[in-house]
This record gives sequence, C-alpha cells and structure tokens, in this order.
Amino acid sequence: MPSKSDIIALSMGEPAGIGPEIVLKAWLASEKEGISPFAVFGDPELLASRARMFGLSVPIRVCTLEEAFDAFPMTLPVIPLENAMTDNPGVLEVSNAAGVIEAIEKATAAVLSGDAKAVVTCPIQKSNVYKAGFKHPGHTEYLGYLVEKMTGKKANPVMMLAGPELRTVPVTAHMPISKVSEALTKERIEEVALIAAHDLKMRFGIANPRIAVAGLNPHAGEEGAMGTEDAEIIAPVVKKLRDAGHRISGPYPGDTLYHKKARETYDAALAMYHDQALIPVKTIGFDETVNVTLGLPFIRTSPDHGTAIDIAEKGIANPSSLIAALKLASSLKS
Ligand SMILES: NC(=O)c1ccc[n+]([C@@H]2O[C@H](COP(=O)([O-])OP(=O)(O)OC[C@H]3O[C@@H](n4cnc5c(N)ncnc54)[C@H](O)[C@@H]3O)[C@@H](O)[C@H]2O)c1
Ligand SMILES: N[C@H](C(=O)O)[C@H](O)COP(=O)(O)O
Repeated sequence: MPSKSDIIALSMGEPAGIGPEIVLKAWLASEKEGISPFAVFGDPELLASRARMFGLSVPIRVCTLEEAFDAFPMTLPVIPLENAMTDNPGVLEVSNAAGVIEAIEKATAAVLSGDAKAVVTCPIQKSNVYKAGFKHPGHTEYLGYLVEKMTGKKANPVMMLAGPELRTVPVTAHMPISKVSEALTKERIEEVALIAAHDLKMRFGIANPRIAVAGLNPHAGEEGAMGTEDAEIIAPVVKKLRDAGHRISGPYPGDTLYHKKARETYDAALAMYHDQALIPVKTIGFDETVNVTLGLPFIRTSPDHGTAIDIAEKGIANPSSLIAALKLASSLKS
C-alpha cells in the first residue's frame, strides 16, 4: 500500500521553458497513465498562470510535502520556494536561477530525509544558471555534490539515458570533446562500468546485465591506425572486468553498436562521450527516453529533452518524456 513517503519530489526546472507546461500536462494525464503522486517544488502562481495561458484546467494546491500525497488525486500539490520567479515564457532571466537551484536542492533533501521516494527533475537552462554562478555542469554532477554536502558520503553520479529500445551510459559527459581523450582513464571506465552493472542489477532488476562497450575512435581504432585509446585504455578494462565475471564485451566500433540487431545483444551500451551515448537513444526514442542518474543513494530521473525555450509560449510541449520519467522513477527499485 503506497504511503506519504512514496511521493515523488519533482523540481519545476527553468520557468522560461516548457517545464511548467509539461508538469501541468503530466498531472492531467496522471490517472490515465497510472502516474504515482508527485509534488512540485516550484512557483504556484507561475504554474497557475501557465495553466490559464494554455487553457489547462489544473487546480493548484499550495501545501507541505507531508500533505502532498493526499492532495494529489484532486489537485496538483506545489511546495513553494523562497526565491521568487518571474513568469515570462520564452525569456531567460538570470534572476530566476536561484529558484531553479533551490527546487533541485529541496527535492534532493526530501528524498535523502526519507520523505520522498525519488527525485524527478524538469530541465534547466544550463547557460542561465551558469550566469548566476552555478558551478556544476548539470543535475548529474550537482546531485553528487548535494549528496556529499547533505550526508557527508561521497557519491559517484553516472548518467544513463534509458529508452524503450536502448540504454546508454556515457563514461564522460558534460565536457568539451577536446578533453575527452585525457579524461578517459582506465580507472574512470572501470568505475562507470561497475556502477552501471550494479544499478542495472539493483535498480532495474536485471540479474546478470550485459554491457557492450564502444570504442572512442573510428572503427575502434582500426588496430591503432586511427587512435590508440581503444586498444591501450578501453580493451584492458573490458578484459579485466570480463575475467572478474562481468558480462561485458568490446570495445566495438561506435557506428555499428546501435543498429537493431546489435541492440538485442546488450542491456546497456557504455559510450565514451556524451553525444556517442545520447544521439542514438534520443534519435530512436526522443519522446519516451528518460535520463536516469546512476550511482546515487536514491532514484533520480528526468525527461531526456531540454528546456525547449523556442516553444515555451506555444502550448505544444509533449509531456511524454516527463511522464516516462515519473513512471520509471516509481518502478525502479529503491
Ligand atoms: N535535464 C536537463 O536539465 C536538460 C536536458 C537536456 C538539455 N538541457 C538544457 O536545455 C537547453 C536547451 O537544449 P536543446 O535546445 O539542446 O534541447 P531541447 O531538448 O530543449 O530542444 C531541442 C528541440 O526539441 C524540441 N523539444 C524538446 N522537448 C520537447 C517537448 N517535450 N515537446 C515538443 N518539442 C520538444 C524543442 O522545441 C527544440 O526544437 C540547454 O540549456 C540544455 O543544456 C537540460
Ligand atoms: N546531457 C543531458 C542531455 O542532453 O539530455 C542533459 O544535459 C541533462 O543532464 P543533467 O541531467 O545532468 O542536467
């Protein structure tokens, strides 16, 4: 029987983007989609105003997290923030960054204290929070920082994009492509592979997960003619982990790792850099794919898309990736 602490803590994300709109649409779809109760850490007036703007009939209930579970079926529970936000869809304002960050921090505190089951985040405009002094590349890294700050324990957050047909895990993520090669150490590849294997087992319930590892260079280096990282850095880690009993293989040329037949041979692909992991999964299933952070002491998911500032005023945002993120957050094992 679900209880109050099964509530999902949802951060509202960038107010100038489609976050508020997809939150409203997800609540409207919650009964039909079987979405578990969620509480929004956000700005209630802004959500009400966006609902009016798009003709969405969503009664907002300002409440505490404790009250949110019971409030959810009839109203959208919203836990207000201390930092005000301005309601200007399509227009980025640095002054909104404090509220955007506060929402993530409070949602994380709620799950760490055991008052919520999972954190789901709506997209943030990274460039806008950077302008306000935010020092973390994205949620993934910030959540690791918050865990350490709030619990004193080190976390090693790892990005996964999980779609209906493909899961990918980038070993390096939010960094310039020119820095990728030096960041690809044997230690980092092994650490990410082990976190992926652990969470595929513990969170996704896959008993003995199969991981396929991509090379870095064209043709996985073509025997050294097109780069040496594949043979010298990646292959020894794959061998070490396979010798230790993991079902891991590669490195495979990245270009042929994602076709339909190849996808049937593994539970997750370990990619060497952000776009090698995210292009295939977003291309195959942009509307249903979910961003999951592995390696945390709690569940965190997010839609796979960004703030979509270009359509924030139009009322046409598709909530399906947020709905998938909310459903996955409920179904993953704590
Ligand atoms: N989890 C996150 O916080 C997260 C994830 C991805 C991108 N971002 C950030 O979002 C910002 C914009 O990124 P971007 O432009 O590369 O990607 P984007 O996903 O915001 O937009 C790409 C294109 O897809 C469309 N689109 C996106 N989501 C949609 C939806 N739900 N319904 C209909 N159309 C949709 C947009 O209108 C746009 O044309 C950047 O600052 C980026 O860092 C944040
Ligand atoms: N790299 C992610 C993507 O493009 O979907 C996105 O930037 C979100 O990352 P965080 O969850 O770390 O914010």
